[in-house]
Amino acid sequence: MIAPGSTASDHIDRIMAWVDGAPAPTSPPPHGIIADSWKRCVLKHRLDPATVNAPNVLTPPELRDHVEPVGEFLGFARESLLGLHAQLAASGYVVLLADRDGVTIERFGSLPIEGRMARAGLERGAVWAEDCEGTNGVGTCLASGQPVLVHRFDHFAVRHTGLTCSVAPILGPVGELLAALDVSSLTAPAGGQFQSLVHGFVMSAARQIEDTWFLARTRENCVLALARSPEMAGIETDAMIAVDPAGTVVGINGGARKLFAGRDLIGVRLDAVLETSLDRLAAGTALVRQSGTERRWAISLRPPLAAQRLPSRRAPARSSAPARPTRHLPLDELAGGDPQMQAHVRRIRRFVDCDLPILMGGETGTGKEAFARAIHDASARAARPFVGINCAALPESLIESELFGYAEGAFTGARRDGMRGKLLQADGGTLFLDEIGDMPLAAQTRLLRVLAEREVIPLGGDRAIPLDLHVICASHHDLEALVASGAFRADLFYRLNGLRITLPPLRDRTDKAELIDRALELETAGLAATPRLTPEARSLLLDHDWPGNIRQLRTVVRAAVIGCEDGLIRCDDLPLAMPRFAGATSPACPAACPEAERLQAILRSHKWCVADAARSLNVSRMTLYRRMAKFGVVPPNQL
Ligand SMILES: Nc1ncnc2c1ncn2[C@@H]1O[C@H](COP(=O)(O)OP(=O)(O)OP(=O)(O)O)[C@@H](O)[C@H]1O
Repeated sequence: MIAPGSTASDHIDRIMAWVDGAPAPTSPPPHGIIADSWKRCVLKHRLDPATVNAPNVLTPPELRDHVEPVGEFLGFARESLLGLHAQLAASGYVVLLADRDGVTIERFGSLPIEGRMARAGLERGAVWAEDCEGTNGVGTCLASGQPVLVHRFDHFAVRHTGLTCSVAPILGPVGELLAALDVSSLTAPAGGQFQSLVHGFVMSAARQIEDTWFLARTRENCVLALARSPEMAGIETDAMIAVDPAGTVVGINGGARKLFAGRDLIGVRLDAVLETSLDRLAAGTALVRQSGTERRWAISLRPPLAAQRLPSRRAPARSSAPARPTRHLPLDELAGGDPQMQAHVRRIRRFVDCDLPILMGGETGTGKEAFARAIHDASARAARPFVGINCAALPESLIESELFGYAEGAFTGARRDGMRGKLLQADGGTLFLDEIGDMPLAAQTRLLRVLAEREVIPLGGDRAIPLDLHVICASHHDLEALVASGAFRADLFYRLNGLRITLPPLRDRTDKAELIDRALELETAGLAATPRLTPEARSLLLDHDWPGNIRQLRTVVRAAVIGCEDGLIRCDDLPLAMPRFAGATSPACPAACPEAERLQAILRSHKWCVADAARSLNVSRMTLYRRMAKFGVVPPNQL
């Protein structure tokens, strides 16, 4: 809920008035979950909305205590998290997975506005429990057990009112709360339509994670998959029920929870739920009546998998969204009909097996990672691993252990048997270092040594392990400028700067029409009927300036495919009013004149406290606000 023109004190007054039961008539009412949470924050947790404290972030050993018990679950969830990240990253969202204590155990998202995000606590290890942070997406979802959208002034603490969070709970097979899936942004627009779309993506990814985990956890049981009709069996499953050999229900998925709302099915005999028994259900599909109703379900039985191959972690689970393509696009398809891309591909093909490091530039979403993988697939290393790591997405404290691994007992809290880092995982294949410009200097020094000596010594280890790698790096930062400012080591830059490729932004590509057709083809893969674009919708796509590049194009097309009716995508189906992505081409502050920079520097030095900054300049607060407005200087939490 937005409180237009709210200030911190308006916000606090509004919360207190609601808790006291005396809301101002002009104050928009918070919706039920938020109102309940505000009351809990004040009356139960005794929190103060005005408190300003740093985000509560666990130390690496503390974080490991939360990650290790759910390591297997995380492995099954990762594919869906990456899919969600691919859908939303161009719109400025980060994807977080929190455990049931509210601790962020996984995060995906490159952070063009790192400082602000970090301050907002959107990092691994950050604790978002409601009793610490007040009303917030993760904490309130976990406290209420409900999906929530917490937009800006819905938050309890003033310091979180810049955030917009869409969150869905993830439940296990017996209804236990496992985690909360969150997407958060500091730049989300107020538009209800856009936020509903984002919320839909989050709900769909949460159901996908639940179903993947459900199938993994119930692999030793029979699983009944219920579909509305025999034609839908095996294509779209409405509910899944796991049953033990005695015919007792031992697990249900989210679809079954919804279908049998209010009924606790765990421990109930199958024939009390459906008019059938395991003996009567053959391996094929049977039409069965739901007990006590006239409703019939087409049921297919999955026998226990214990004796069979375990389901692949990558196996796609049911989703309301169209299946995403799993194939990796080869170089020629990525190049399409664009002469600049075709020239890049010709050059790459000449050098593909020379192991010359490749440094890729290009704005976010131009396809750098897709291109790196295609180079790997076209090389003699294709059968060996391709391992990618996003240097911006890892906290500084973890990046070295992720990359180089660590030896047995290297530090307190380390896994007893040590850990193979990404470099060793990529041995013989290709290592893709995304956002290399965000690599901390200490890790740069270590990486330089590894590349020079072609061997790695895990942290805390004393034995060098030989390594054979092709390294491809990408960055949307100007690396030369980082070298000049001392933030990036010159010697590492020269070592990585073998072959230089800059991918063109979508707005400059001459094959936009072909890219639109491919996006439509990829986003409708597996669908019975492929929606068509009206000529007007096609022109709109061709003329848009695509700040989020191909990733945004794919997201927009995907949303249109889900939302369109009667097989035609019209202009209204294209969610193009997305916020501009704060990437390489869009400065964080609209004003870059010297006065704006001076004001920003002063405000930053006073932690954006306008009163303190005004005092140091010997002007009134109102004068400083007027100057900020004149030069377009906006406090980070209001961007
Ligand atoms: N030519 C193409 N045709 C269709 N889809 C593409 C093409 N190029 C890239 N994509 C898709 O666009 C999305 C973004 O690509 P990718 O992640 O490689 O971009 P990136 O430049 O590495 O982004 P970032 O800088 O944010 O890491 C991916 O889903 C990718 O599969």
